[in-house]
Amino acid sequence: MLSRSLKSLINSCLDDKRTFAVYALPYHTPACIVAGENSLSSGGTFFINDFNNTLGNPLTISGCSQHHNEVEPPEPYNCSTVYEDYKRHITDIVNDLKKTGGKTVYSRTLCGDASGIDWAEVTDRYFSAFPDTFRFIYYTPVTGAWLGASPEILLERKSGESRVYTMSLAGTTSNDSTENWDEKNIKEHDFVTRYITDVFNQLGIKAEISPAEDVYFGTVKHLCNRISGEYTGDFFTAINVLSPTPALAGVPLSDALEHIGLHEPHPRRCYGGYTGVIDSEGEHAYVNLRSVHFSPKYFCIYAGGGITSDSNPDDEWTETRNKVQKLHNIILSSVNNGR
Ligand SMILES: C=C(O[C@@H]1C=C(C(=O)O)C=C[C@H]1O)C(=O)O
Repeated sequence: MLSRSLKSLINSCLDDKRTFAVYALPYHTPACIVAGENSLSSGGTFFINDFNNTLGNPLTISGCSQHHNEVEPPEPYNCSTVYEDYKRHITDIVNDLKKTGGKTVYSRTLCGDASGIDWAEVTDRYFSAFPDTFRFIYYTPVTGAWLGASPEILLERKSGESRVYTMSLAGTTSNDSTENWDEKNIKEHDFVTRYITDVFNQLGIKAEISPAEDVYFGTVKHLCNRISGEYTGDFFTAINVLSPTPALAGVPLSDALEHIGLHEPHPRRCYGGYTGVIDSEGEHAYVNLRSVHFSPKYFCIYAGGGITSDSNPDDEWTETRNKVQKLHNIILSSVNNGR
């Protein structure tokens, strides 16, 4: 799927610590943007914000952006979550939620040694595995390098149109399940639909909610409602209010952020934030998930799931593994296939 020249561009940008992004919208061919290199860029502007919305309004990469490589990015977190710790934290969160109600999205990490990994090859295989997602690999000195394939639209508006589209995507089960969605997943999903509807109201958008559907991602599927409405205001104002939704944080938001701060030992950084592009087709923002933060030394995959008072740590552990199994396998099978 990636041409030879795009693969060599990815590896040379990573080697030279050059700010760049290679991305593909669902069912689109990959495009690239290299900071300061209009001739190598597809003409769009790529943007990034982290989970805590601290990268500004947001960080952008375009062919005419300045190229800085004097700043050293943070090294990826390098400690995989151990099941016993995970179980203890989830049990504490579940006990809190039994008293207060609500939902918290709890994440874990799968980390490893990155020496010998050919990241352009990993990108090629991961992009090919999930053609119906927004796929991205980028490097900036502020964020370091990230690779992901996101099924989750945060917000989209096509060029020349005044309608915005988003989705409430939450609730996970096996892709071959023929059973009806259970109460736990429906409850987890409804929190997201309600939150997005409230944020749309705050922005003066009348939310129109489509019937529920299943969205597939590898070996899992999610419960999804597509939500849209008329909005001619500033795109970034809207996404900064929306992010992070309860698909990545929880409700009430302040309680969920407190749980995350207290129970997750790792920094989320860009995981759970958003990334996207403004191009000739429109404005496209996706949630950064099913992703890995990497450097020449380490990689750190992030995977999370919504916890409610009904959650069971074993099931959550399996769910989070299933969400990133393909990415993990591709990375592990390319160790020692290095360039
Ligand atoms: C948090 C993640 O995924 C989110 C959480 C989901 C869930 O809890 O069921 C489903 C889809 C995503 O909105 C992740 O993949 O890391």
